[in-house]
Amino acid sequence: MDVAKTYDVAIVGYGPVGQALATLLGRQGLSVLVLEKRAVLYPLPRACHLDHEAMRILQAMGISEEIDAAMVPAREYLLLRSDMSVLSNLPRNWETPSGWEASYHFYQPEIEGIFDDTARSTPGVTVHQSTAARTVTDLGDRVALTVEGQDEPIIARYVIGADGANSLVREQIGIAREDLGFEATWVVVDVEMKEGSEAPNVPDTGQILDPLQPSHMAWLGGGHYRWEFMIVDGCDPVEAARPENVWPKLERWLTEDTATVLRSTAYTFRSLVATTFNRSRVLLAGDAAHLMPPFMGQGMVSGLRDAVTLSWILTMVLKGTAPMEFLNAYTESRKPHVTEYITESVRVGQMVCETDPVKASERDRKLETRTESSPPFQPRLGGGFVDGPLGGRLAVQPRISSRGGALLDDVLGHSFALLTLSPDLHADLSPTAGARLKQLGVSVAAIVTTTPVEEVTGVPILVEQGDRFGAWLGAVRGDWVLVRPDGYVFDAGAGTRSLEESIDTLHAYVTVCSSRLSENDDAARGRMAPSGVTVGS
Ligand SMILES: O=C(O)CCc1cccc(O)c1
Repeated sequence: MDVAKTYDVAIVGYGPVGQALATLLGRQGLSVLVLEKRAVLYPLPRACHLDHEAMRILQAMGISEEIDAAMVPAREYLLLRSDMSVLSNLPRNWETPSGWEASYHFYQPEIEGIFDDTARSTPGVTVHQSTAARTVTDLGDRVALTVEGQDEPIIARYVIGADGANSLVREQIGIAREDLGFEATWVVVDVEMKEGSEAPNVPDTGQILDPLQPSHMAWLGGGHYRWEFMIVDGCDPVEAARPENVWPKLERWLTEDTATVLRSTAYTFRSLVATTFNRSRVLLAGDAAHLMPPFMGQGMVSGLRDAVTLSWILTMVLKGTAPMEFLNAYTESRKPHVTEYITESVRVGQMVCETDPVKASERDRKLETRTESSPPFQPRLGGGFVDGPLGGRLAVQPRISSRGGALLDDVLGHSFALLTLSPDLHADLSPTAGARLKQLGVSVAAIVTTTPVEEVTGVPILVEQGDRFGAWLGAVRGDWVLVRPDGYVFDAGAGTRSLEESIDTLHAYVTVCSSRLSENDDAARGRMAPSGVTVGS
């Protein structure tokens, strides 16, 4: 550890979110120091589900293919009666905007090694394990971090607490959490089948809605499975997780002859969100910023969303493109968005955890008679986009046939992007708009369905596979879209005039910063969606 050096960013915590942040920030050419109190990676599985959006983030880290090979698609989510008959099926086989499967399962130790190798091999990233952070002090223009067993502080321009639910960083800077009211203790059991044993009859994801014993089971790929059993009888959690109490619950599917229990532990699911994710030079990400019950499989995905959004916002601030107040854009974007996931996970959790037999029968009747399936849950960002039909939504990522079927982000890179349905729009832009696109590092491309289209100097013309992108933009009568580096739409519209206006708004948003837009640029402020979040305090 170089105590004479000022690091751009110090990250406390080296789970998947810390690893993703280190990789994404290092890839931007920043110097990143990671401090982790554990000597080795946490050896046991915790998360087990990623979605299409997480895969797009892994693309930005350069590891989507490798991780994809280590996971299995999770296409069914069954709500089951206690006799295992199906009450309702919530299939996850829809066509996603990101171009990946809707859901995947994995065995965390198998993928965390890939995250770790990638972070460590990223230039600019230094990882120190067995190093426990002790204090975090904001010095105004830098942050000092002390670690156990060392007198000299470590200095960084910004510090990120990715140090989990009991975050020391959050505690040190005094950020409180709001409780959204869910609490339930479950026993979580990870199992590996013994060589030669037959696979148990388990769906990709199954929730057993038995008021006497709400339970969860999932196939995590290969011989790995997870079961979870809610503690319903007031039993002591440590007792409930003991093998002698767990095996009887598993015997419907397994015996000690066919499977080994890798982990059995009691865990209390909660719903908490930090009041702000940024204060001065200190930021929070992942479980340090929010906790949700696991029923939608969105815990790790939400942490990865934090990583991708924070990394572009912090990079713009560190490189001087945006003022420091632009860090408020991180909380504005992420806090309301993750709060929606927490609220929805609590709703699903309350349905699953029902132990009152009368209410459970009522719930089952509603599920049995349900005719319409709900659309996939895809909330908008909390702020940082222009109000409109696509603003704040995930942008469609097409495959580009003219680049061997590569996904768009891999063709363009992971910066802001201006995508149009015709190259003419670029040709008509004013020099000021062109200069602003350059200043913000915006990649430009025209996405068409057929070749040939006349070349416009400097604008790549990309032919998409099928017409998903064209249809998506066409459905809102748009012919251009500005996409943020985290894959969410900043704005979409039609024609050069509205595009020029939107480039002005984007420029003002980043360089003036949303919280000061009113003083400087009323027009731009008027177009931005209100975030309704108080940040940084
Ligand atoms: O989303 C999935 O496929 C799994 C979500 C889930 C549900 C219940 C418990 C749990 O640990 C994960």
